Amino acid sequence: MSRTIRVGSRDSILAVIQSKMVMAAIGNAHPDLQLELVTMKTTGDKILDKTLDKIGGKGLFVKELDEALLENQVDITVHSGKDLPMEVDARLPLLAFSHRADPRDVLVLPQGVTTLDPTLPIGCSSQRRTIYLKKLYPNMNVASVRGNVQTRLRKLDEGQYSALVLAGAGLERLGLQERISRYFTPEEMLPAACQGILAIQGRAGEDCRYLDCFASDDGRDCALSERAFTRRLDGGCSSPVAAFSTVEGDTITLTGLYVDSDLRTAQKTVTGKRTDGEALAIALADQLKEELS
Ligand SMILES: NCc1[nH]cc(CCC(=O)O)c1CC(=O)O
Repeated sequence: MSRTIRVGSRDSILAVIQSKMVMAAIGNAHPDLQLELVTMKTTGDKILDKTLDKIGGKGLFVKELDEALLENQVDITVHSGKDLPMEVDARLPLLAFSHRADPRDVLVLPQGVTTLDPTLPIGCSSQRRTIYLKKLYPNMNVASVRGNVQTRLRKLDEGQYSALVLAGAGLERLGLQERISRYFTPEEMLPAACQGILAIQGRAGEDCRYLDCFASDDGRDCALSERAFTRRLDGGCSSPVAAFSTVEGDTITLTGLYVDSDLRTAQKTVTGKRTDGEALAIALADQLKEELS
């Protein structure tokens, strides 16, 4: 009998598309494997009336998926790298990271609208985006928006917001790239750690070589350095840290943003040997924290 890989995913449309991308890559490389999608709602999908900071941050989108792995209901889970907590259960290692899609944040206007209405707020749901928006659009208000990408777009089109900021990668995967009216460069708006990268989690000690077809060394090295930076600074879910790296040959370039509790910011770019990506990230994190102390 052929082996079946059960793939656990959140049930949002974007999460399902991402999981199907992973399943297609595995299926192409390993026609002998059976693949089965298992979707579930996470706490973060159920509680939609509070901002993410208030309900306890990032573990929210993964708890139920972790439990499904531990209870042997699925074999791997697919995550947006940026939604993963910085600490993962030692029994459930991150097995592979994808190639990075477009990491940039984008501005989306209401359907049929071509300019920002100054009487309405820009909708976004992260402190990181809010900090950069206040610099880019000092005269605009910013307001929180929750829900999956489709829900947010509906609220935008109903007239609640002048614009939204979303991840370009998510919109492209949803086939909604025509909604993008402006790309923010990483200099204008530093992306969240692991934005655009997918991460695969599984049980320790199991044969996961079938993931090699999908795993990207570049994606992994960027993801690990960005996660190391964020982990080093994470004073809790309300600290709006951002980290973005690029690799070329043996070199890694990492930009980090640190924001203290008074909302003072420190941001810097460092370059070093790619194999030192995590050490470089930890040193940068310490340096930025020191600058504001
Ligand atoms: N927090 C939701 C989330 N998680 C990952 C993405 C986009 C896809 C990606 O970063 O790979 C999004 C949507 C968004 O921020 O607009």
